[in-house]
Amino acid sequence: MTAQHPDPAGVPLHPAEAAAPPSPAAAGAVPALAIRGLAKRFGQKIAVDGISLDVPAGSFYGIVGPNGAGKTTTLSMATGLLRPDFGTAFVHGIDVWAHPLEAKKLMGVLPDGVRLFDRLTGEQLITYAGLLRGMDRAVVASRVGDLLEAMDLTQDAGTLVVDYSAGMTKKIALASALIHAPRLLVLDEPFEAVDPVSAANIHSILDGYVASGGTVIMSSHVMDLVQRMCDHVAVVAGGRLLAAGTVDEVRAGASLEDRFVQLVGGRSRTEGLEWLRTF
Ligand SMILES: Nc1ncnc2c1ncn2[C@@H]1O[C@H](COP(=O)(O)OP(=O)(O)OP(=O)(O)O)[C@@H](O)[C@H]1O
Repeated sequence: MTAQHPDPAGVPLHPAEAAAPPSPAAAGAVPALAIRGLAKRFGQKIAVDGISLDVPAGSFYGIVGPNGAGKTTTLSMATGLLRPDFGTAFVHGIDVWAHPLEAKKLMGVLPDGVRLFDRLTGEQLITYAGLLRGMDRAVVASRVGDLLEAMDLTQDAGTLVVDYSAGMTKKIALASALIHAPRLLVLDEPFEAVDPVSAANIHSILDGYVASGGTVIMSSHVMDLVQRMCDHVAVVAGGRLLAAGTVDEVRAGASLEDRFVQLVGGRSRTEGLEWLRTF
């Protein structure tokens, strides 16, 4: 674990310093999410190697990186789903690991590889998410209808989630993350397997949410999507933060895709696959 080196944002990663809460005076405002020196090892594999990042409130923040970069591990630690080896995260100034209940009230999370209670119908699942949050039953019922409509799932409200397609499952999980109107949404690959019409709906829901002061953090592999939707982006590879800032700062005049390939080390070689052209 290299917890001592500075990251590109110049944030010292010594565990003691790294866990310092965000300073409102220094930053101008408390970030929606402040990640401080998060690190995680699985056996010999260092999945996240000391990541620190500020996500400004009201931003639409993309997290991009190649497969195995550490995005899911970082977001899981930042949202209280996976205990870090080092570091912590603050949601609107509240330490996720010291005060998990308070922090989780402010968050809606769409985790990767969601394991849902799939023997419930779609309608029951969203209702359950709302009741778990301690919401009033009547409010839950009216929001469930709105969310099913927005996700184009009204006709499948009574179908068991186990019988949903991958995209429908993603949408019902997203609806469950929205039911309590959180201040911060953390979405791991929200558009994966989602059809273009539903994606456009979700895009417009998220745009409206950010316009009214909410914050969205989403991981994605689709650079074009991130460039179009997000105002900020962080590039992660090998468990480290390679770049972070506004999309324009990070792409520095190039397309985000070209900049991404440049930052993470170029395209992998394709020699050795000549046999693939021998049919
Ligand atoms: N539970 C686990 N046990 C062992 N290794 C893990 C575990 N979770 C993640 N890893 C490893 O940690 C590294 C980072 O994985 P992670 O899922 O965070 O990457 P990612 O950036 O989200 O990748 P992808 O874009 O492919 O979803 C990978 O090498 C992965 O194999």
